[in-house]
Amino acid sequence: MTPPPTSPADGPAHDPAATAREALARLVRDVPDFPEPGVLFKDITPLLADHAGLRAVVDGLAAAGRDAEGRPVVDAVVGLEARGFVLAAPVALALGVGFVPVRKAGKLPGETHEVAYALEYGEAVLQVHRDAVAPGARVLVVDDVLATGGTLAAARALVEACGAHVHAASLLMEISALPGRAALGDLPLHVLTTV
Ligand SMILES: O=P(O)(O)OC[C@H]1O[C@H](OP(=O)(O)OP(=O)(O)O)[C@H](O)[C@@H]1O
Ligand SMILES: Nc1ncnc2[nH]cnc12
Repeated sequence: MTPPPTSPADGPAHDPAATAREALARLVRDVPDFPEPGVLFKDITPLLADHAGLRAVVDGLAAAGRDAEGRPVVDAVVGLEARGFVLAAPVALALGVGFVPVRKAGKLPGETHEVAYALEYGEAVLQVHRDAVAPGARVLVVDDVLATGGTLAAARALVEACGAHVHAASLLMEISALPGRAALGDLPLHVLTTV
C-alpha cells in the first residue's frame, strides 16, 4: 500500500488548518477606508462565494466545538449578525446542534437580553432572545472578524445573561494591530488566521 505523503517533496499533505489559512489569504479582500477613513476593511464576500474556501473555513471554525477525538462538546452555536450568521449556521449543522442568532437591536420579536457595545467603526446594541439558550448550556460563538473585541464581549455577556457558558469563540481572523484579544480576558479564542 502507498503511504500517505509526508513532506512537500512527496506532494501536498492534507492539513485542514493550512487549507483554511490559504483560502483566507487568497479570498479575503482588503478594502482601504471602508466604512470610514482609516479602516482597512476585510471583505469576506469572495471567500463566501468560493465553495472550497467556504467548506475549508466552516470545517476550521467547527473544530473549536469538538474534543480531541472529534466529538462535539457544545450544545448550541451562536452567530453574530450579520456576517457571523452565514458562518455559524453551517458550523451548527456540522456539529449537530442548533443555531442561535444574536441580532442588532429591534429585530428579535420576543423577550430579549441586550448589551450596548462599541466596535472598530461605531456603536450599537446587540440582543438575544431570553429563552434562546438553555441555562447551563455550552455555547460556541462564531463570527468573522475580531477587531476591538467589543462585539464578542457583548455576545459573551448575552450568553451569560441566559445562564449559559461560552465554551469558546471561533473566528476567521484576528486583526493583531487591535486590542481584541486583551479585551476578552480568559475567553478561549480559536482563530483561523491572524492579519
Ligand atoms: O471586534 P469588533 O471591533 O467588535 O469588530 C468585529 C465585528 O465587526 C463586524 O461586524 P459589523 O457590526 O460591522 O456587522 P455586519 O456583520 O453586519 O457587517 C464583524 O462582523 C464583527 O462582528
Ligand atoms: N477591519 C474590519 N474589517 C472587517 N470587519 C470588521 N469589523 C471590525 N473591524 C473590521
